[in-house]
Amino acid sequence: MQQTLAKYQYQSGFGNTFESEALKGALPKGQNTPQNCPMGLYAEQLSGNAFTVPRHTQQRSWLYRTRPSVCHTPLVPYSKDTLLVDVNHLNANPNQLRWKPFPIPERSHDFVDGLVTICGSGHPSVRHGVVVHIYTANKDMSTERRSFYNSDGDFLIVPQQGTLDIQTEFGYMEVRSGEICVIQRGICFSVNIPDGPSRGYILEIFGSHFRLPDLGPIGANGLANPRDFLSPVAAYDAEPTTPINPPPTFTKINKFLGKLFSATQNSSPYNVVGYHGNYVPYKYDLALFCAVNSVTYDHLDPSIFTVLTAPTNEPGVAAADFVIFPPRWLVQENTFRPPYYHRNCMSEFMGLIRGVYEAKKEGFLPGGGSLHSCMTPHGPDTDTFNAAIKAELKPAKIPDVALAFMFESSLIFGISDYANKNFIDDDYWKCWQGLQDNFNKSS
Ligand SMILES: O=C(O)Cc1cc(O)ccc1O
Ligand SMILES: [Fe+2]
Repeated sequence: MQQTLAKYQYQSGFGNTFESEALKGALPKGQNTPQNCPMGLYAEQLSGNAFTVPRHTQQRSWLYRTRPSVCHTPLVPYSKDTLLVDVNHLNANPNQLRWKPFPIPERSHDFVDGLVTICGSGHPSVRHGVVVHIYTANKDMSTERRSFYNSDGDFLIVPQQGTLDIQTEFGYMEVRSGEICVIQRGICFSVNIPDGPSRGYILEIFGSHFRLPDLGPIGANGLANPRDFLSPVAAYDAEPTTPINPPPTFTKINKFLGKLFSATQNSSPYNVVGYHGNYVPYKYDLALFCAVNSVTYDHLDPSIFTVLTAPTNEPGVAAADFVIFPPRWLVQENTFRPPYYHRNCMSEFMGLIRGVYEAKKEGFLPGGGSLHSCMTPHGPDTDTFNAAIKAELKPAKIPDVALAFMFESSLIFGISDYANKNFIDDDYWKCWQGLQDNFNKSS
């Protein structure tokens, strides 16, 4: 039966338990595993954590599909070269690091073949750690019937250039630059690039899942509001009515302990006619972020701009926070308004989606990145400092064209060979060398 609904349709609400049927009646009523599921579908549970975790952290979905995921050939090591590296192979480098925009290679490559590991810490085998990757692509995955799933952790994807058209087992998501999506461990997906060559950032987490930060005295509203998170409605690839002989080959690529494996199957992995549950991919438009900040004095910590957090077991300590520096009004009086100089026990990987970041007048470019590791000093460059101490403190808008973000982690990152050698801005350290000793010198 043909689907007549629009391709991108969503249900809203962070962490909700959803129900969705691409065909009415696909979900069994009142139970998960009847002797025979409606329409001859197979019931398959996808668990995002141990069955026995406290109820408020439990994440699982039930998928009703034309064939179960297990119908594939044995997984074998992936045959192509990859720049994805296992976190065992990272280098120590305590410097302030800045990367020029990571180029989109000319060679024909899709999202999976365009994954490049930059930095990270921990290991998926112990379910603790985070890794930052860059993706680039100049080719769709679906034309070659390729799909991907990650056994190691969840992907938070931040498109920088190009819209992503993502088919998942749960349905389709369109994720534009300025939006983000989260695709959790185990979920099969394929990335297409309707705008052509595309690039973006990925934060992979091996431990807990992302959640919204607590709001404390801010109250019940603000920052990223739960209703603005969108999850796809069920959609499936209809099998052709005339059987194709031999049947088409679908390739499933799996990331497992940092290595890629592949298997084939002769029917689409996107065969879920209905699902229910709360382990579902989602997207969020960063333009909807409701920023809260000082309206009196001082520059507050960037944790006020946390969109999503992946906690550790230690209260208040995140394995990773996803923080944005959104367009907003600055109104603080008698205040040095750019970020303060600091040394941080956390690791700060920053990326730029568009525009200019408020602490760096030059050199930090869209599609590039920077890393300030544990206790590595950093702060505004010389020009930004000199301008800020003379600035007239009238209300000022960080313009809508600016959108920087930070992946902040309590772990100490190592750097991949690739990132340690390529596209490094060797002159980065110089941006602070013009800062003068103004001690006892009247300005
Ligand atoms: O280093 C950075 O640019 C990120 C950052 C921004 C800010 O406003 C305060 C602290 C901080 O680490
Ligand atoms: Fe910082």
